[in-house]
Amino acid sequence: MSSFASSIAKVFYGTLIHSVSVKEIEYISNGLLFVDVHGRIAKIVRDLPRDQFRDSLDGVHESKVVLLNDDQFVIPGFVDSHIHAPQYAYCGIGHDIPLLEWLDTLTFPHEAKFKDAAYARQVYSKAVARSLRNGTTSACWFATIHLDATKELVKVIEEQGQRAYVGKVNMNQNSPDFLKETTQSSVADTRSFIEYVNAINATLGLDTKPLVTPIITPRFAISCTPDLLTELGKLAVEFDLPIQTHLCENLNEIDVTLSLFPGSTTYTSVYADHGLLTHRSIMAHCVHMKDEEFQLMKDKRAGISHCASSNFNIKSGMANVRKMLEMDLKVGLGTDVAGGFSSSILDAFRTSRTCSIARSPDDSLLIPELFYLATMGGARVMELADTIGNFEVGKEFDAILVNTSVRHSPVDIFEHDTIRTKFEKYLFVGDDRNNEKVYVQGKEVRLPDL
Ligand SMILES: O=c1[nH]c(=O)c2nc[nH]c2[nH]1
Repeated sequence: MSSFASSIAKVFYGTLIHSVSVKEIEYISNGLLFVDVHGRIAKIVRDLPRDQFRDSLDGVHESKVVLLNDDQFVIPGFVDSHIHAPQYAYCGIGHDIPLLEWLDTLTFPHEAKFKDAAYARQVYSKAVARSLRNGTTSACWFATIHLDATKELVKVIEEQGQRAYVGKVNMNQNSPDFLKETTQSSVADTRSFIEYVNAINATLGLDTKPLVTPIITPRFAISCTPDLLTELGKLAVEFDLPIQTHLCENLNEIDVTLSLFPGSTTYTSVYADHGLLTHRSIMAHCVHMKDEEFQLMKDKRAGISHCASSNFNIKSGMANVRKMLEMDLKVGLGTDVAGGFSSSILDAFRTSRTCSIARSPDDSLLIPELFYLATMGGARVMELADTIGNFEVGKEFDAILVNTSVRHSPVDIFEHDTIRTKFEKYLFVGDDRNNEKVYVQGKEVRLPDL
């Protein structure tokens, strides 16, 4: 066997669909995609007739080939750039209350329960399983302030095999006593958490790229004192880490923030002034941004997670994604469970479309743009565009094998359907039942029954 053939773990033959730019989806029909033993895409061959693809296997044994039928296609896995793991336990309830009241009455009392790591495992096991079932191969998770429970989230993600950024949340002011840290304990626990994840990653072989990365996670400026924000900015530099938080979600939140940080000119500059706005920052929402704030995001190369469902549910407003794209800001989609009621990026795709039409019907987001946001856009926001997001040789194979003709799925296929209409039906009508297989770093994820 040639060295190429022995380096290959899996080959897909059939239709491959991915974004090649924000404006363009490529439909590769009769494609052959080789995944190597490290989970990387080793080679892609286009337009090979069905009766000839075997001649192009380059010595790879046919038993390694996943042969797709006409109702199946492979797409890149979805990226959820903003989701709260503990809030999965009450996903779907409590909508209709604006942000700050929603945090006080529903979210904070619930998150306090995560001082119990066993309870955390119970909720996190389901939250991660549901996210994977929905085809999310990469996610940026908020946990809670609790160190042990956040470690539990890491364990669950490692067991289930998702690519993830995981953040222990920081809160040391304007938070109830039952969910409040001191500056010192918040920094110390964050450091312990980072060291915990880094120690796990250090045990992996040199050939294996870690799937889980710690992420600095001040809840939002309101819940952190300036000295805590400064210390978190220093930790991000010391360990070279990404950062996630909330920004300009709700008008009331912006007023409160500016009153707490009179030395900063805008909400966005609060984070910049404390070393928390970098090319690795992921800012959720960005609904009510001044032009200078967008410009600051651009100057710092920070990313945005657009969370349309949450923005409707808890009445925050409608973000201007068209403007973000025109400025070439990095933007992806977030489900924002449980402000959002669904951990499916397909739902985020649809709600983002509704949001853009409601904002500006003549200039709304088009399908290629939305699909890009769901995949490549999210990869850029996570600063992983060299690793995931579409099918390019050298990237890691994170993907969904979609089947549009599964019994009991919501998609119905007719004779007149083409691969393009099947894909579009999946985007607008499909759900997790159509996600026949999910792959992360080339490995098929065991999708649990839920
Ligand atoms: O949608 C949101 N969910 C949250 O949990 C949160 N905390 C601060 N700001 C927030 N926004």
